Amino acid sequence: MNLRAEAVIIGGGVIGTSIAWHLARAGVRDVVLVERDELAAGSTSRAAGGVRAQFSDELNIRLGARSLEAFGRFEEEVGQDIGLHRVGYLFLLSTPGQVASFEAGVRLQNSLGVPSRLLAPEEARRLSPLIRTDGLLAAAYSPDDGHCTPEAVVHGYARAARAHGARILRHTEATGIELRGDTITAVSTTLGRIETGTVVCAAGAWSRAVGAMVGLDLPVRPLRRQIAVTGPVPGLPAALPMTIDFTTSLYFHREGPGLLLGMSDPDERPGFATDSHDRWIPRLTEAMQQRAPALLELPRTGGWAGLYENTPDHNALIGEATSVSRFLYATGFSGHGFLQGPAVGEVIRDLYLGRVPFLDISPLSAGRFTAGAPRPEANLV
Ligand SMILES: NCCCC(=O)O
Repeated sequence: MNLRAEAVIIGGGVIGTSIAWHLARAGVRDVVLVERDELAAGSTSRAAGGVRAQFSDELNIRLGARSLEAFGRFEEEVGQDIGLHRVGYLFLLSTPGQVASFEAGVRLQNSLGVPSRLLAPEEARRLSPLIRTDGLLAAAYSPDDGHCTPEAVVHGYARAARAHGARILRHTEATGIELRGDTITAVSTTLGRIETGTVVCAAGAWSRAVGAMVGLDLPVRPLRRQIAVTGPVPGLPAALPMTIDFTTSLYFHREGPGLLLGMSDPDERPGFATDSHDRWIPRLTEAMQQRAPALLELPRTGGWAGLYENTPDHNALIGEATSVSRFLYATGFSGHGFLQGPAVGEVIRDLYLGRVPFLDISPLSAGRFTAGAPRPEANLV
């Protein structure tokens, strides 16, 4: 097969399909997305589905808030029900340092139109009755945040992108990028060659290999994260917020009649393994005992593992290569990629078209590390 495309997107998760839809809808002809597996099969389908604007970094607040707006109109605009629950995010804070950091975050978020606020521990427990308040100093809450279904977002974007003329090639792996000097001329794939002058890397945890095809270092390291789901929880409030114990990183939100829960595991080492294991259970149990002992009573009925695509400062890499003409990238989201997908698609569309995006994304370029300008985010889960 020989194809010609104006732009080839590598990666069929939320970032790639959002970019495909934004480009095709803007009238870019012959957009081709290649995904080596099924759509969403990489990390998106393994995500917890949380959507939020509660961050410490202005860029993340604005990307999160813009995406919340897009998730809110997704069904009308993209034509897909994404199971959006605007139930809020509740960060539980147990140290004076955490409270000071979230106070500053709330001030910045409010200045950008995000309606977050600090709550007393008892108010937090009224919203999220499974928690215990011992040792809790405060909580940060924003009612506009929530959660939705990652696969539905991907399939919605993909279907709508196709309707605007994009081609989505599943089970098609990008194996190389051909260059003439510093100009891209084609992408080689397992299905054949696609002539193009533009490549967008949206390959998530696998992005380093894609960057290497054009000699660009995209410092992305994969790290396994596990999620568990529980059986039904009687009396669970319909509007239970995504609840996060910031000290232990234990989080949970409603998943049908039960809960979806997860936490970080400091013993996990970088790598591409995505099998589930029980080695995180002692830490999970300890975190539950500390902050939500009611969770210990719940039967765990399933779970899975996926990959975070971590960068050295745990913030995204978004931009265009300077060493190669027309190689754009949107990757390294370090656990908050799903929730930024809509806004990132918009930003990449504008970079591609030479328009000024709704925010200056240049501080997230991959070059920030060599320039000695990392950009750490404090509100990481
Ligand atoms: N990363 C898992 C929880 C979602 C979030 O970061 O908000």
